Parts: sequence; C-alpha cells; structure tokens
Amino acid sequence: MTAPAAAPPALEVRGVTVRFAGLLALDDVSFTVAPGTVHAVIGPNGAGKSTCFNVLSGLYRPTAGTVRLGAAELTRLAPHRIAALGVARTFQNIVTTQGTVADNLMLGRHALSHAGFTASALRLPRARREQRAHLAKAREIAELTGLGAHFDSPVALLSYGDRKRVELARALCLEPRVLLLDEPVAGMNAAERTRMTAVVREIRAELGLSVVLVEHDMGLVMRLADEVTVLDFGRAVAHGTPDEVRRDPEVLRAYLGTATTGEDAA
Ligand SMILES: Nc1ncnc2c1ncn2[C@@H]1O[C@H](COP(=O)(O)OP(=O)(O)OP(=O)(O)O)[C@@H](O)[C@H]1O
Repeated sequence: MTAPAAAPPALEVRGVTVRFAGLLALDDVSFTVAPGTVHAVIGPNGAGKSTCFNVLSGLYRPTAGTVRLGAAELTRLAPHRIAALGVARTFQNIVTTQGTVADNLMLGRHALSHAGFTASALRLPRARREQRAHLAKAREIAELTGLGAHFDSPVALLSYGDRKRVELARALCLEPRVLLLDEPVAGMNAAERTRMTAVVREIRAELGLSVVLVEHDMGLVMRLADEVTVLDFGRAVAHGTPDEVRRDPEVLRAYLGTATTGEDAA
C-alpha cells in the first residue's frame, strides 16, 4: 500500500475542559500528537480518557478549549465532518457480527463514495468503476490488517481478535490521517494482543498516519507509544516518552493501588 503523499498535520489539544453537571471530567487538558507518531492517553479508571476521545471525535463538545488538526478547527464540528477531515476512530465495545469482512469494509468506504445512490442503484458505468476501486482498496486494507484470507468470510465466524481487527480495518477504510484507537486489545488473549500490536505498528509504518491510543494494557502502551499523556481526575498530570512517564512520581501516585506502569499487564 502506498503511503500518503504528505505527513498528517499535528493534532493539537489546547485547554480542553469538559464539565458534566458538577463534575469536571476534563480540566484544562493540553497535548500535541506529533505527525506520524503513536500517542497514548492513559490513566486510572474514571480519569477522563473516554471523555477525551469523545471530544477528539466530536461526540462531546468541550465546555472550553480547542482541538485542531493542522489549520482545521475540529472543536465544534459534527463527528462525520471530523471523520471527513481525516480523523477516524474505533469503538471499544463494538465488535461487528453482521455481513462479511468485505461488506464491513465497504461500509467503511461509504463516506468516501462519490457516485450517488441513484447512480449506484442503476449500476451506471461510473458507479461500477468506483465500486471496483473501493473493493480493491478494501482488499488492500484487509491484507494490511491480516484479514486478507477472511475477506469473503462472514464476520460472525471469525475469532474475537479477528473481529476487533475488522473494526480497525473499517476505520482505516476512511483513509484517515489520524486514527483514534479506543482500547484496541480489550478482551483479547495474549496471542491476539501480540497480533494487534504488530498490525498497529505495520499500519503506522505503511500509512504514515498518527495514532491516538487509549489503552489499559500498559505493556502495549509501553511497546507502541512514542509519547504518553497521563490523565488523573481529568487533569493531564504527566507527558513524555513511555520511559519518562513510568518513572514520573505523579504517575506512580496516580496508579498506586490500581495498576503499575511496568510491563506486567502485557
Ligand atoms: N456522559 C457523562 N455524564 C456524566 N458524567 C460522565 C459522563 N461520561 C463520563 N462521565 C464521568 O466523567 C469522568 C471521566 O470518565 P471517563 O469515562 O472519561 O474516564 P475513563 O478514564 O475513560 O475511565 P475508564 O478507564 O473507566 O473507561 C468519570 O467520573 C465519569 O463518571
């Protein structure tokens, strides 16, 4: 697969605050996802990771602060507009069970489809050509995510690990510049986690996109991330490389009693 011509722009989160009734779920959070890097957002339960993801993908509007992708302001855009600007996300709990792998990936291509519904329904030549090009791209993405052999298989027959990769592949079908991965290895066994880690590495190398990763599995975070932002009670308490954050006293304090920052969870 060919890498995009230009590196993705930086994703800049500035002073983002989200308030739910009396609760401050995010409190003046800032971080920058440098072009082409894997940036993990970690923190104990309830720290604000999901809220942060929901702001980045447009599901929540922050009470204050901004999110920018290069020159584009994402902060008040609807989720589909953010997706169209090149920010795709996976969902923690959605594991597809309907249709074949190809069907699911073609759904992921839908947002990029230019031929109108009527042209497609009438099977006009342009719509047919476009459909063939989408199918070829979907197959390429299936190969890249290790699903090539399952392209025409019903998703319901795949293992849990494969289905989680269908979810990832569907997000990649948008040809994003930034990929938001919400707990990509949740519920996976050790072999499936190793496979997913390799696939995320491969995607990043092949496609040159930026990845924002929310994940509880510290082993995965430490192996994959270039940069880590640690949230605790809605505040960003540390930023740095995996090595830097795992030694940071604020991080150790935040995790005390809930997890460790070592490799034990891998
Ligand atoms: N829609 C909402 N309405 C009210 N409170 C919310 C809402 N979403 C999240 N919260 C609260 O905001 C805080 C941050 O929650 P969030 O889900 O972002 O944390 P998290 O770090 O993703 O946690 P976990 O690791 O358990 O998924 C929590 O106190 C949570 O109860």
